[in-house]
Amino acid sequence: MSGLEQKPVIIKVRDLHQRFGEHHVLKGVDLDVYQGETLVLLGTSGGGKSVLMKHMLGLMQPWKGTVEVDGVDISRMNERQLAAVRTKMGMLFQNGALFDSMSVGGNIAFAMQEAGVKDQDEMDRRVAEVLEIVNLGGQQEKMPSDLSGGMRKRVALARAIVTHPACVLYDEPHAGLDPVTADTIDHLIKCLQHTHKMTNVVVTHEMRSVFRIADRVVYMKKGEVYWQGTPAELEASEDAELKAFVTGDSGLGWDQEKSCPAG
Ligand SMILES: Nc1ncnc2c1ncn2[C@@H]1O[C@H](COP(=O)(O)OP(=O)(O)OP(=O)(O)O)[C@@H](O)[C@H]1O
Repeated sequence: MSGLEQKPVIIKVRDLHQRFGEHHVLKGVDLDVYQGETLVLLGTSGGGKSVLMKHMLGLMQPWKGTVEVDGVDISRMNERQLAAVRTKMGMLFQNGALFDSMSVGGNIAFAMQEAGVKDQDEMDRRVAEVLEIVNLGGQQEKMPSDLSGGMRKRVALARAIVTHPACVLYDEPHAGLDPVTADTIDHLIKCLQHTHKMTNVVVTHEMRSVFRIADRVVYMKKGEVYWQGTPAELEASEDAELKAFVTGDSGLGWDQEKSCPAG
C-alpha cells in the first residue's frame, strides 16, 4: 500500500486488450493512476508498456476494454473529442522529436498553437516560463542542432508541459542520457509533481531512477500487470523475476569461460 489509494483516480484502465493481427499485445490490463503521483511502468521489452501509454493518450483504440481520463471514457472518442482530452495530457516521446528547422521557442510555441493559443504575447510569456522550469531560461533562439541530448530532452519536456497538463507521460526519458544528465531529468520530473502538481507516468528501464522518482511501480509482463507496489516493496520482493529485473541479472553468470558459447 502506498497511501495514494485515497486520492482521486486521474486515469482508469479497465480490462484493456489490444491485438495486432494474431499478436495479442495487451491482455486485460487493469490500472489506476492517482492524481499527483509518479507512477513508473516497468517490464521486459515488448511487454506492452508503450502500447498502454498510447491508449492513455487516445493514440490507439483498444480492441476491448476502456480507458477513462478524469472520469470520461476516451477509448472510442473521435479526433475532435480527443483534442480536448489531450490538453490535459503532456507526452514526452522517446526520441524527443523536436522539429530541427524550428528554434527552441518555435518548437514550444507550436504545441500551444496546436492547443488553440493564438495570442503572441501569451505564447512568448509561456515559452519563457516553461524554459525557466526546465532550467533553460533565455534559450528561445537556439536551434535544436546546437543542443546536447539532455538539453533537447528538456526542451521536449518544456513543450510537453506548456499547455499546463494535469498529467505527463514519459516514454523512456533517460534513454541515451549519461547518468548525471539522467539525474537532472529525474529532478525535473519530481519538480513537476511537487511544485507544479502534475501527475507523472514514466516508462523507464533505469532502476536507479525508479528508486529516485517512483511513488508506485507497475511491472508489466506479456501484456498483463504482473505486479504493483511501492519501490520499497519492489526492493524487498522475493519474486525471482522482479529480483532479476531490479539487479539486472540475466542468470548467465560472469564466469566468462562458462557463460560464452564455445568458439
Ligand atoms: N503499431 C503496432 N503494430 C504492430 N505491433 C505493434 C505495434 N505497436 C507495438 N507492437 C508490438 O507490441 C508489442 C509491445 O510493444 P511495446 O512497444 O508496448 O513494448 P514495451 O513494453 O514498451 O517494450 P520496450 O521496453 O522494448 O519499449 C511488441 O511486440 C511490439 O512489436
